[in-house]
Amino acid sequence: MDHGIQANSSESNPSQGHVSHLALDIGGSLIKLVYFSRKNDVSVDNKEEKSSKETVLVSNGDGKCPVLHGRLHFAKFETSKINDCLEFIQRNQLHLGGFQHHGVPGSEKSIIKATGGGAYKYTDLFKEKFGIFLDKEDEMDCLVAGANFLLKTVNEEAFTYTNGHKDFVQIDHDDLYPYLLVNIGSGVSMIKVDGDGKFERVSGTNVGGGTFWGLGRLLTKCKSFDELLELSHRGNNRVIDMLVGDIYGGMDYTKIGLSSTTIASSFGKAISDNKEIEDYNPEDIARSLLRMISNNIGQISYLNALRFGLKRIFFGGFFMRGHAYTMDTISVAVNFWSKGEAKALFLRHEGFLGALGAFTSYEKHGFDDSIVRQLVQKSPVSASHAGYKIHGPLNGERNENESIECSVYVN
Ligand SMILES: Nc1ncnc2c1ncn2[C@@H]1O[C@H](COP(=O)(O)OP(=O)(O)OP(=O)(O)O)[C@@H](O)[C@H]1O
Ligand SMILES: CC(C)(CO)[C@@H](O)C(=O)NCCC(=O)O
Repeated sequence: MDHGIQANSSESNPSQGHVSHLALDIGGSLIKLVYFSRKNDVSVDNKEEKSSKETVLVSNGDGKCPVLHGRLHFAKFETSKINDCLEFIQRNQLHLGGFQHHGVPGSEKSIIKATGGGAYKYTDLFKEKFGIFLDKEDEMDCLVAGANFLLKTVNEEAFTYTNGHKDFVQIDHDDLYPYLLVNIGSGVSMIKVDGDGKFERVSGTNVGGGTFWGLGRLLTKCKSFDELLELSHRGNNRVIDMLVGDIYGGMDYTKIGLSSTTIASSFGKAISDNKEIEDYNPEDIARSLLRMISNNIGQISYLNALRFGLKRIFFGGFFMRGHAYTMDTISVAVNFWSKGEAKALFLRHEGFLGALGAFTSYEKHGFDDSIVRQLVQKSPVSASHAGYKIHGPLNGERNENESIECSVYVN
């Protein structure tokens, strides 16, 4: 099951370095963790002056500023298996990676930044288990902060996906806003982003990732989300979906721009097939379901982009899961409805926006002396994955728990 950091990467083992700034996003389906681990052996380039084993000073224009080199780690767990997450935190001592709040002398509280509904729901659990206090950050604030952070900081974060082809998009920082952020988690939030901390949640839909996984599980009896995606990969939606051609005797409906292969009605063939659910292949059911939900989200997203004249729609959330068919369907829907005017863009760290936003909020509050000033990528640029080192298997596909080598500028 996909939880925890990848086992085959010794460098990403947080216990090798000092862990700080743990942040959590506890959603309806998944818990996401982001934390920074300081490297013990810091390599120092010529411009840098070593000040301690773990901290180096770099010139910051107006003087020297200490920098911690290390890695940003990502991990996720199913919310229904929160005990696995607690065990992971305990095993890696991540709960010590918050900050101390010095209020009344002798009443120091250990605080961890957290967002998502579970930050409210599980406050007591974290208090009882670790004696830590979850400092709640608003979920929408965090999604936007996480998206802006990734788009401004990480090279090759955003990409388009068309006909099975991934194209990374260079983000011009001066021309980033406005954009529509569509976060597809259990449910879907659509947020118009106008700047850092400047946004409005303009829409949402309850037909989201939880719907795909919940309905898919009931209809196919599959045991995991990965299995459902795998089924959809092998399926053929035309077996169940009613196409325009099915209605029009194999012809296009050219007058209104519908080809014979366009889906006229998702699951529509099941009306007349006189079959029971057992008579359909789970693969075909999974495929139709994925197509139906991705299409619907793509269409609602486009309509909201149209409402506000937005040309770029960034899609985040773990529903995507870097899955080719999902991204392709969403891209086609946005392209189809906007007649090529709007573009669907995807994010490599799709499901970690909220957790990253909570992570960067340590800075906002100026807690303790290790304030995150800036995260910069440290790794040499490689041809395939410019800007950051990737650990674990590289099959040309994103490794969702990859860590990013980076530096934290501190006060
Ligand atoms: N291993 C997995 N287990 C369960 N769902 C998964 C898994 N991987 C991807 N998903 C999909 O991702 C969705 C959850 O995405 P995400 O973590 O972004 O949202 P969330 O924070 O849990 O939800 P919300 O924000 O609505 O509370 C699930 O509903 C499912 O569609
Ligand atoms: C309720 C949240 C914000 C929780 O993350 C999310 O699941 C969501 O945006 N759901 C869609 C709710 C709606 O706007 O219909």
